[in-house]
Amino acid sequence: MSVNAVTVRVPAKVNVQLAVGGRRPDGFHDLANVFLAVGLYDHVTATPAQELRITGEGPDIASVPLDASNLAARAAVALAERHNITPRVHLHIGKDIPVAGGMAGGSADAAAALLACDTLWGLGSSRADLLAICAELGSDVPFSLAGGAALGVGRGEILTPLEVGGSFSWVFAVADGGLSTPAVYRECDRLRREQGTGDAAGDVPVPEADPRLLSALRDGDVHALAAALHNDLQAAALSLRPELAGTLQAGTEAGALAAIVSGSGPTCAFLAPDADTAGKIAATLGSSARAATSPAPGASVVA
Ligand SMILES: C[C@](O)(CO)[C@H](O)COP(=O)(O)OP(=O)(O)OC[C@H]1O[C@@H](n2ccc(N)nc2=O)[C@H](O)[C@@H]1O
Ligand SMILES: Nc1ncnc2c1ncn2[C@@H]1O[C@H](COP(=O)(O)OP(=O)(O)OP(=O)(O)O)[C@@H](O)[C@H]1O
Repeated sequence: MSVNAVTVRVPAKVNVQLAVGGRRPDGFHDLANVFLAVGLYDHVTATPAQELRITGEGPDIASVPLDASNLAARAAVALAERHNITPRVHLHIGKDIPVAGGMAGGSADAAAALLACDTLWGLGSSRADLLAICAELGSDVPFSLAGGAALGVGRGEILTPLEVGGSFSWVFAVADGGLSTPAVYRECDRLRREQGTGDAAGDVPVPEADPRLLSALRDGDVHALAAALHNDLQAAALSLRPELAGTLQAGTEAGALAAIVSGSGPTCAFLAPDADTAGKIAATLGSSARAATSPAPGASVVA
């Protein structure tokens, strides 16, 4: 039986620890990146078409390029090339993850498109093959496929799944206008040079996962997790967008146990003691705030 349409649901992420090492000769930074998937989702639907076509819908869709540069399109092309076929597919992106918000929205769409096309084209790729293509597409893409919680090392693409012993309630304050991920890494390097520590591998300690954070996840202990949240890119994001300091403070005053910039920002993430408090924090922060729980499952076929 041939398949006519495949829809994949894929989660956003927050980095509960982002330890950034020195700049490598290839321009990337070695990381100890503890990813947690959160229940804000994009949907990507793949249907047969004459040629590769991308459409989308959602509040932020105007800032997403609906052409060959779209990460979902690049994923379809990469999969087709690997199998020597032409990517005759229409990909429709239902976008709910903030764009350029540090929540891996583009990476999510790439992982979703890969799984949707693999299913539509009946390729039956192994998990390892899909993860290898994900890693070529971007550092965050393997985690978008995997979901749950994981430690990412290398540039973030080499994953070890982590155990999570409970569910955590979050609020995300989405800022107006995104931040460019390369610009935030560059600012992190600039601040390190300014502080005299240097920015190259060798100048900066090798990044390592914090054992207290890993036990907090394993135990489902929200207070211990709040105490261990850390993002080495936060200073750089605040340097580029100083007004985020006020957002972090507002969420803390509204009842969050801890506040952190999500990845490269500018979305701010607030860890709440429970779902009720998360709802109250979101209401206090206003219409740009979204409550969600973690961990969430990775990319999966829903229709
Ligand atoms: C900030 C994070 O979202 C945290 O999870 C990621 O590190 C960014 O992952 P991503 O958006 O998938 O990034 P990529 O598409 O792989 O790389 C975009 C750019 O970000 C910078 N980059 C990314 C990952 C990394 N480990 N070191 C870097 O310096 C590089 O300038 C790179 O050219
Ligand atoms: N499918 C896509 N969805 C969103 N952005 C895309 C997509 N494809 C390409 N882009 C481009 O990628 C840029 C980064 O968007 P994205 O939403 O992935 O940022 P991000 O969440 O900050 O990423 P990360 O957290 O992985 O660093 C956008 O400005 C947009 O131009």
